[in-house]
Amino acid sequence: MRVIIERDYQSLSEWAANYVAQRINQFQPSSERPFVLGLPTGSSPLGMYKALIELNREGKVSFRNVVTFNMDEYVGLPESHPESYHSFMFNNFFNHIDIPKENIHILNGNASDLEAECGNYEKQIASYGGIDLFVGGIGPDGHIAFNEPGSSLTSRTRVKTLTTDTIVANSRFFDNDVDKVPKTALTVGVGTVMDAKEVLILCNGHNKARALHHAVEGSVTQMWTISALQMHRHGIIVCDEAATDELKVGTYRYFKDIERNNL
Ligand SMILES: N[C@@H]1[C@@H](O)[C@H](O)[C@@H](COP(=O)(O)O)O[C@@H]1O
Repeated sequence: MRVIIERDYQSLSEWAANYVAQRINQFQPSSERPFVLGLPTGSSPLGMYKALIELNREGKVSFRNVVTFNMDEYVGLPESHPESYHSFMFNNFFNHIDIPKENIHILNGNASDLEAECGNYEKQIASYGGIDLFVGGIGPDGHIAFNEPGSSLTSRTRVKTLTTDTIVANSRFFDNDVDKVPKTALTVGVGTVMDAKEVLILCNGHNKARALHHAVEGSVTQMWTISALQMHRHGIIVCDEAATDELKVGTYRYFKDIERNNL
């Protein structure tokens, strides 16, 4: 696993955006051979999305031959709800880049058969030959997508019940009212993310420090689902200084040292 420690949220976001753009460009995607990108919602990726929009505007990266799969979506929230992950993605990213609408995939949390929806999502991902780069965030309890503590580390896309911790954390988007937060969500599994050829996790802020400690220094455990990244061949975490507060000084220095030439 690589751990990239950036000064602050701004430089973390730029690092992530440049990395994604570089990967897409190196791949030289075409309509027959698109680049397949997994994407998260949440506050963590907002800066990266802004920077990618800018790179797209400047002509430094194009999403014309990029196919996207989002990680998760609430169950039962209308797509048009301002806090649905559909709204989030279009408002913060897709409406501002040159991606064709038909290349965008987001789980439908209002499908009449949720299990079939999840099964089809896996099939769609497979039909593109899998995900080239999955970008994700982490919850304060170490969850990836909506794979809450105790989720199988080989799980696939499915319906999950959100923990009280996550409902409280996400209530900030719902007038601070926990009753307004959906109690279930559709989410790709830990296994779905780990099948990607590369995984890039964004982790910023002091409230993610415990999660980062478990991700990097802890054991691989279902109670911190992000720890599965330790088993991935190409896992990267890019974090800011604030998120490193629970790492050992030696661990911090080690990653700073080995990444010193990788800008
Ligand atoms: N399902 C999402 C996760 O994908 C995200 O990583 C997490 C952290 O969100 P934030 O980036 O806002 O801290 O929130 C939600 O639970």
